[in-house]
Amino acid sequence: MTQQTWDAVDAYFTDRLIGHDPELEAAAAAADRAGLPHIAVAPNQGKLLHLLALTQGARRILEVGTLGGYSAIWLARALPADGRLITLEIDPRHAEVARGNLARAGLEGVAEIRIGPAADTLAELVADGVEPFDLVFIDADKRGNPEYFARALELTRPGSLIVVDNVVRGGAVADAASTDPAVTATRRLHDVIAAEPRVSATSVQTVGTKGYDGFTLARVRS
Ligand SMILES: C[S@@+](CC[C@H](N)C(=O)[O-])C[C@H]1O[C@@H](n2cnc3c(N)ncnc32)[C@H](O)[C@@H]1O
Repeated sequence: MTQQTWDAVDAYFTDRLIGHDPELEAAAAAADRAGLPHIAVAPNQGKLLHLLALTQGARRILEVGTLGGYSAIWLARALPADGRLITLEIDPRHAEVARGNLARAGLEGVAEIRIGPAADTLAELVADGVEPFDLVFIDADKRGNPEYFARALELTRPGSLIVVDNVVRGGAVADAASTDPAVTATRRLHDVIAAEPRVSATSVQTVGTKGYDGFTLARVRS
């Protein structure tokens, strides 16, 4: 199996199950025009996040890593009118693109972008004692994941779902000898999750237009 096959299969499923979506296509085009890197989730992955948020009955969603707001649009679309998405981004240029994309999608009323290092913003959210989030999507710098996960646990409730993207690291996650900081952080994250009695978790490898990768899902135990 090759990348070409994975692209064709993703295109087939996306065509059948998602189709033409002007707001998301405009968001991707605006991110392109602004020169943002091509590291947003794929359409079928965005839809998965959307369905997970709907299944959770999520009223409050936290995202770590906004980029141009592509996954934020998918997530925010699952919210009820009184729902809230807070998405954290370190790069003001990315946040600016995301703000425009969320506004074009009619989601500025439910989505809020907080600019700064996620570690600081997460600490502020904890200190503020905000209402717990029903779903957290972690998709920023991979070195920060152990800390982001720990904060996510402080910011959720029994029954909440925490999703972490890009956990496979090209297969290197299974390599205990790797010295790549993103890999060692990913392994540390899974040590933390494995030892954490408050969650039940699994990880799934994926292939598609994004290549070979995977997600970890952790549900906070009821
Ligand atoms: C993979 S992209 C997010 C993609 C987005 N979730 C999507 O699928 O549309 C990662 C984003 O995290 C941001 N980021 C990196 N380090 C960060 C940090 N320490 N705090 C907050 N955001 C950070 C990057 O600037 C980038 O925009």
